[in-house]
Amino acid sequence: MNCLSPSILASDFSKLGSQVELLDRAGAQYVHIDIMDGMFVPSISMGFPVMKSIRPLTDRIFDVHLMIQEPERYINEFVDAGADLLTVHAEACTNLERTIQKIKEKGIIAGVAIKPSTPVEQIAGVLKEVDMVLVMMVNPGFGGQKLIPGTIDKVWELKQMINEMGLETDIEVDGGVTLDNVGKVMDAGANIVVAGSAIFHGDVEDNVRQFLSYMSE
Ligand SMILES: O=C(CO)[C@H](O)[C@H](O)COP(=O)(O)O
Ligand SMILES: [Co+2]
Repeated sequence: MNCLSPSILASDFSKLGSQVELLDRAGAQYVHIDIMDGMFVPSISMGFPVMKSIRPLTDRIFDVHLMIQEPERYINEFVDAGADLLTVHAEACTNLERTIQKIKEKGIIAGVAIKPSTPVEQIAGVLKEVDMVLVMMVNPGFGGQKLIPGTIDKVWELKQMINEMGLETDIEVDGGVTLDNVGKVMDAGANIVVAGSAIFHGDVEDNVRQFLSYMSE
């Protein structure tokens, strides 16, 4: 199934609650929550209290993208804060298999993410264990960047790998996705689309609806 996951990193934090409600009303299936620790990536974004405060506002899937070093340390806390899907970076884990196992033991959806410079082969060993692979289309750390064209080839490559292994793993693309390039990334094999700036500039509801109608074609 194709799903839209608007990234609240690009939202107006002074009215975060009503913006989350808008996403829900417009039909976005997921809410993408970017967690940054100032170590794995240079910036610091938000944490448990923010997640907990918006959790009662929607039943949509909380798609939590952990851009933090050694995420294994915080899995229990993110699940308690309302995560339905936890994605960890392959580059951030000393023991990726164990980290994924820990997420699955909590009974939620498990994802693994790779940066633009990380080859898809690096996650071949855990592909059978995860429900989703997040392919970064920009270097993680900031919203509002331009999609790096070479990353689309990685999505094709990953899709081929998934098919060859007989899996049905979801592919999420994150970073620089707009209405102009979403067709290309979906043709390459992505079925979960993160969009931040493209959703939160202008009319949020209208932007969500435009993405959704494009994605259902
Ligand atoms: O993970 C991220 C940044 O590291 C964000 O999810 C991503 O940048 C989305 O924002 P935009 O659509 O504005 O690029
Ligand atoms: Co993200």
